[in-house]
Formats: sequence, structure tokens, C-alpha cells
Amino acid sequence: MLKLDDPSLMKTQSFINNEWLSNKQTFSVFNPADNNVVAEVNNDSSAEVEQAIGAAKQAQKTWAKKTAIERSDLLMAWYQQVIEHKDDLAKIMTLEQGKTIKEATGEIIYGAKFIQWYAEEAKRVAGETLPTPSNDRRIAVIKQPIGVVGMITPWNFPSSMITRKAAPAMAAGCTLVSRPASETPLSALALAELALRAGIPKGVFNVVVGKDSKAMGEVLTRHPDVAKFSFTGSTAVGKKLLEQCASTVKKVSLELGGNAPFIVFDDADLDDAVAGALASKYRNSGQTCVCANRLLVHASIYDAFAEKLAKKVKQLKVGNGWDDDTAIGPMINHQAMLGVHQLVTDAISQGAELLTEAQTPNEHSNFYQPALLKNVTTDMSLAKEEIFGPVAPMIKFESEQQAIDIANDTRYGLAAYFYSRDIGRCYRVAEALEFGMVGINEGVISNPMAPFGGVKESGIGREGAHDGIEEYLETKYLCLGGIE
Ligand SMILES: NC(=O)C1=CN([C@@H]2O[C@H](COP(=O)(O)OP(=O)(O)OC[C@H]3O[C@@H](n4cnc5c(N)ncnc54)[C@H](OP(=O)(O)O)[C@@H]3O)[C@@H](O)[C@H]2O)C=CC1
Ligand SMILES: O=C(O)[C@H](O)CS(=O)(=O)O
Repeated sequence: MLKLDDPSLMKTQSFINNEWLSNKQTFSVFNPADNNVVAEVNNDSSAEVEQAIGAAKQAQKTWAKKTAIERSDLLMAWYQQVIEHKDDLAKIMTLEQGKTIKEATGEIIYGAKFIQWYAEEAKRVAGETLPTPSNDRRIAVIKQPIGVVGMITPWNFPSSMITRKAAPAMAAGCTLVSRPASETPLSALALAELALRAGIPKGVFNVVVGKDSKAMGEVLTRHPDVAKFSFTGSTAVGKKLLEQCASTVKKVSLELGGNAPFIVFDDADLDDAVAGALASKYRNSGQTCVCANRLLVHASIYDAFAEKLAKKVKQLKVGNGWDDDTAIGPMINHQAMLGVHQLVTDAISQGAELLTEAQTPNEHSNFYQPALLKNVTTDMSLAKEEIFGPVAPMIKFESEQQAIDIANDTRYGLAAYFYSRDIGRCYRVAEALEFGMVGINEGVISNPMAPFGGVKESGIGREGAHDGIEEYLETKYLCLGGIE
């Protein structure tokens, strides 16, 4: 039984116009660790999304008229609420997503720091005056909020993927309708409760929840009152939603899938590289878009690296997210776990060698033992697809250029990592990699101060840094005549 310091944070209704609305229809939310039902949540669909858009539209002009300092203070109040309740929020996340309580707490703090960061950035939105082209006129540029924002987010980071969008949008003067993944609605609804307690005005932050993601997405991507759409999720779904947004030429931000190379050169610090690979690959049970997805290791250190990493992987304890010594929690659901196992068995059937314990999935369990495979080749699905699970394939390379070519041979371009202590190589490789983010001698690089995002089919736009608030602003050019 979940014991919260503040049980009123467990919300199951839709949050529209600062009101909790009941719905006759509900859907079940499950605990991935044991597949038990943990809550019955409102099953909204198109009507509720329309209602939420109406509330956001009604509120937007008033919210935008607040000064940047007023919005900043309200966002900081929200930040303080989230930090004050971080332990309860982490428990709710572990309950519905399965990640370890340590990782859940880390995510709550990470997500809160986007609210803190954009509370500060709200005060740094500036236009400019430009040299006049003639003495009878003056020209200037101002920045204005885009308007109502629709957003859809995934289950793997059910709190921070929301604040990474909502905070800059609200800081810029936008209002929004958030639709979280149906696997993890509780974290989103708890954030809404804390926004209410922080004094965020009605209609600014709305959360609709439901199983019919397609129907809800149709409204958010096609409604004429939604000026901006922001999505985080798979590339396949992102492409569909981008097409749907074309109907009303919405501004769009997409944070999509990844296939991160993790390159270990012969001059790397081997122990650092092993530690970096372990952190990058296996956090959140490998269910992050920026996880190392392919380990590219120079031939001269391939066996030594494999031996060191295999030893560490075997020490990772699989278990319930509540247990302090658990390193790997359950995967989000059985289908996801079977998909990962299929990639492993397929690779082994083509000659890859499993360096960790062989396993046969239990038909009632979502747990998967962390795995490491060597002798993986680039033609295997395990090397080409986004694994999204605790499995690391090792690919051997002979030269720097070959490593770069293998790394770039993907339609994805989100994160990439490499380990080298040669400064010339660091510059050459960092510049040659076709990815939006590059970790150099680091395996975990996400933070609110940096622009997070990808190139190619990993997305459009950036979240975090000052870039993140620009995604929710329009640029307006003013030309003032009659000066002379
Ligand atoms: N770049 C980034 O920052 C991140 C990228 N991702 C990527 O997301 C994927 C894993 O997350 P996952 O949730 O499985 O991704 P999905 O793309 O399946 O789902 C993401 C969200 O989109 C919703 N959705 C699914 N289909 C539709 C549709 N047709 N119309 C509208 N909404 C839809 C889902 O709702 P529901 O689940 O209720 O169906 C969920 O809320 C991976 O590829 C990962 O790389 C994940 C996190 C961060
Ligand atoms: O994969 C994701 O969902 C997150 O973007 C990963 S991170 O921001 O925590 O690195």
C-alpha cells in the first residue's frame, strides 16, 4: 500500500481550468513491478481536450499580460511546491512507472530544475532595436508568447518531460494543455495539484488524461486555437503528429527517438569508459532516448573493455523499485520487455555472444536481466533499432574514421558519446558526429542549462537553456515611420 505524507497528491480526475473534473469512464493504471491496478483514472477523449483548449484560450491573454516578474514568482512558487513534496512525487512515479525510488527522486529534482530555470529565464526574454534604414523611421523587434500550447509526453520520464515543456511555455506567457502517456498519468496530475497550490491562475496549466491517445492527439494537433504543439516520444508517432499539425501550420517541437553510439577509443581511460557506459546504458532500465544504444569499442581494447563491463553489469540487481539496493526496475510493460528479448535472441541467432546470464522471459513479469553482448555486427537489428531496454551490444572497430562512419550510419541524431584523452581527436570526432548532443568522456549529460535535442529523425527544436523558451515565443518586427 502506497504511504504518502500527503495522500491528496494522488489525483485521478482531469484538471481543467483549475478544477478537478470527474468522468464516468475510467481506465486502469498498473504497477509495472507486479501488474496490479494502482488507480482508476478519468478516461477523457476529444470533448475534454476541446474543453481544456477553451480554458487555456480564455486564460492566455490575461496570463500574457502579467509581467515577467509576476510569472517568474508564480513559477518559483510551483518549483518550491514540487521540491517540498519530492518524496511523495517520487513514490507516485515508482508506483506507476517502476523506476527505482532513487531514480524517481532524481527525476523529480531534475524536472523541478526546469521550473526553476525558466522562472529565471522569464525575465530574460528581450527584443532589440535595429539600425534604421532611413532617418524617417525606426525599427525594432519584440518577442511575444505564441499562445495556447498542446503537448503530449511519454511514460519513461513522466514528470520531467512535462516540466521541460510547461515551464518555458508558461514563462513565455503561453497557456497549455498537457496530455501525459496513459501508462503514467498520476505524476502529471500531481504536478497539476502543486501548480494549483502555487497559485498558478485557472486555465494556464490543464491536464487531460485518457487511453485514446489518437483521438486526443487529433484534437491537439488540428485545433485552430492551438498555436504550438510540443511532443516527446517515438519517431514513428512524432512523424504522424507532425503531419497532423500541418493542417493548421502549427509551430512544432519534437523530441524523438535515439540510437546513441558510445565510442571507446584505444586512448580512453578504460575504467572511466566502463563507468560511463554503465550509467548511460542501464539508467531507467535502459528506457531513455539518450541511452548508449551501441557500444563501439576499438579492437585493441575490445576484450578488456568487455570483461570489465560484463563484471559490472552482472552486479546490477534487478528488483522492485522500492528496494534501496535495486539498480534495474521492471520495464514499463510485458510487450516492451518481449520486444527487447526478441532483439537479443535475434542477435544471438546471427552470431552475437551473450556475456551475461541467459534468460527466458516469465510470461507474467516485466523484469529483464541487464545484458551485454559482444561480436554484434552493424547489420543486426540490435545495432540498428532503438533498444529501449537494459541491453548493450558491443561492436568492434579498427580506425577513427570507421568509428565515425558506423556512428553516423543511422536516421537518428539525438545523443552520442565517446571516450578519448587526445584533444585533437576530441575536436575531430565531436565535430564529425551527426548528433544534437555529444558527451565527451561523460555518459550522462542532460541538464536544464543545456539545449537538449536532436537532428535528423530525432527531432526539431531544443528544450532547456535559453533555447527552450524561444520555442514558445514569436518574433514581431516593428517599423515606426513619420520620425522626421
Ligand atoms: N527525445 C526525447 O527527449 C525522448 C524520446 N522518447 C522516445 O519515446 C519512445 C518511447 O516512449 P513511448 O511512450 O513508447 O513513445 P510513443 O511515441 O509510443 O508515445 C509517446 C506519447 O505519445 C502518445 N501517442 C502514441 N500514439 C499516438 C498517436 N497516434 N496520437 C497521439 N498520441 C500518441 C502516447 O500515448 P499512450 O502511451 O497513452 O498511447 C504517449 O503519450 C522512444 O522512442 C524514446 O526514444 C522518450 C522520452 C524522451
Ligand atoms: O529519455 C528521456 O526521456 C529523457 O530526455 C532523458 S534525460 O533528459 O533524463 O536525459
